[in-house]
Amino acid sequence: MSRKASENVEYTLRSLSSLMGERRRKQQEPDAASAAGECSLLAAAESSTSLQSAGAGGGVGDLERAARRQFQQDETPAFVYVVAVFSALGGFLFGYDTGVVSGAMLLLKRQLSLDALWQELLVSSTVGAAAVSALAGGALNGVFGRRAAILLASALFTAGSAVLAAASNKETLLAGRLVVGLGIGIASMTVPVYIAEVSPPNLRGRLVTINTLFITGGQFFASVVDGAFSYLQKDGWRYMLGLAAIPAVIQFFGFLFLPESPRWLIQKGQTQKARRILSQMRGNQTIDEEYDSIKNNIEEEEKEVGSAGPVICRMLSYPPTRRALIVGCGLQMFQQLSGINTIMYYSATILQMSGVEDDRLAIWLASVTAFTNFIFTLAGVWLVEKVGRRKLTFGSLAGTTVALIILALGFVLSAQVSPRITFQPITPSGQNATCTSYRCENETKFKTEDIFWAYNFCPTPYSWTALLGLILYLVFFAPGMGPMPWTVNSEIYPLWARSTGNACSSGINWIFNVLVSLTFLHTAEYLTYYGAFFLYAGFAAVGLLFIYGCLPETKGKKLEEIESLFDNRLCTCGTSDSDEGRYIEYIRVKGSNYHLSDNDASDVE
Ligand SMILES: O[C@H]1[C@H](O)[C@@H](O)[C@H](O)[C@@H](O)[C@H]1O
Repeated sequence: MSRKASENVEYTLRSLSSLMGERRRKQQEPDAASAAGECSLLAAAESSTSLQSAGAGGGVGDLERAARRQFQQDETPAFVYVVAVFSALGGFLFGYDTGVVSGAMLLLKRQLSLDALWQELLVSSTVGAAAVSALAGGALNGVFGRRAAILLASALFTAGSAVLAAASNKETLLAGRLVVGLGIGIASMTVPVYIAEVSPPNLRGRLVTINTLFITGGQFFASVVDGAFSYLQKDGWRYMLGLAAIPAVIQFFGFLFLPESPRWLIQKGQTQKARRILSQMRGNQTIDEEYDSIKNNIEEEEKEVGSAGPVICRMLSYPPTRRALIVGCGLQMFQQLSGINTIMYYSATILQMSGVEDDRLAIWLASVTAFTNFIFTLAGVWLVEKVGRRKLTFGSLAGTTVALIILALGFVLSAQVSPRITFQPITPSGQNATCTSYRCENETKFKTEDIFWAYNFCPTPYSWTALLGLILYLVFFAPGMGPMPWTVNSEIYPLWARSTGNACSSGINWIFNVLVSLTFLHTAEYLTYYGAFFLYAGFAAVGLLFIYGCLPETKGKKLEEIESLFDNRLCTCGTSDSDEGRYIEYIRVKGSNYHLSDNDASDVE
């Protein structure tokens, strides 16, 4: 469908060789040439003149130079960045609210005497609510638009944070955590879609990846706030949980002034408004081709897929969207199955295993973990438009798999040389400790008089292996597997299926997030720690095959062109893109197809 569309669209500019062919034909058939229109750049009046003359009289070199000049003049207005950053505050809140709770819980459980069930409820209710609202967010986005969904999410974040800060009992806390979770779910599925829809194709990957940078930034900020307020034993948690209201209010008021996605507006028939917003977003570039392309695409899709029945049914019965959905959901599932959130959550334990004895120091070091995740996501922002989504995701997951194996080996070695327990494991409170074998296993360590109590871990000469695994894990995971599932999902569905596709894949992300984090302790109990990490390494290895076989490259393509990547059988997705590896810059030459490539001469016939 969109392949057909792109063939019909005169300005879908594919290759320098096709331009050459076109020019040759025009020279041979002057009438046909004039019928097809002058070879002219339509992007900006002055430079189109220079390109026309280059195209008419000059050589290919002149033509290419003129086109290159044109590109350099096409600046993306700062407005697009402002819009992206305000939207990504949703990502920041996602990261902050999921990250802050572990520190808050340390204080809360003492102050409100929370039992294990309530602690569990307060942590996982948010993730559960996020799963539900991410799934429901598809309909919300489709009917009311991206802007309304983001406004609702920031209102929920604000209300939830206020309730949490003022809570006087655990029931109110639970209500606040549920409200915040609803906000997280909506933001997680809407923000990437919105950013992708307002971005120019050459910056789309980078701008959407900024959202994940904000997620990990939020997690890092939360860990610092946790560290700082952990000294405030009474009510420190109120500040931890309540502070999220500040970015939420900023986002809410910002979005009162920011525009709706032009693509959603075109779909709803509000074409004048859409044109106005699109030209605001594109600065000195003409918007005609982009506008026409979106519009044609919507019309074609409606003809081909129809508009009857629920979107999810249409998606499942139409092969390209079905394949895209499998790829999108698969990526999100493997992101969570590779264990990122257990790594983040249990990093303090891993650090303690490596010999850090002080609890508070471990909390601060956990913020070093969060910082590593954040900084290496920044590398992803840079790499996504350089190496592309496919290579970045594959390389990242390959490194993650190796890191998981090293991490598991670290636990194996530590277990093997772990000192024998020489003292009957009775805690100072008189209860039986959880050490079940001649291994020291657990999460806290404390010293009473001259006895070292150790649960679930014992520092050994090999503990550094686990630390190395932890660091390598984050270095590899953060630039690719962290952001790419969100970025790719924002691009692979056609407009009619975009909200629903993202709702499903985000829902899958949250569902697997809950499953993996809730089962980690049990898995570690039955399979041991190293067993658990070997298991995640196994999932990651399967994920590698999946990415290799199914993930196409979407870099540099217009959103309207991407659907055609899913025209073929699923397992050929990875190889269907003949342009992979080349950096493509599209320009518009009326009547012909033309792209500039870095491998200049090699592209010319
Ligand atoms: O992409 C994000 C990011 O990698 C976070 O660090 C992680 O906690 C989330 O679960 C994930 O979706």
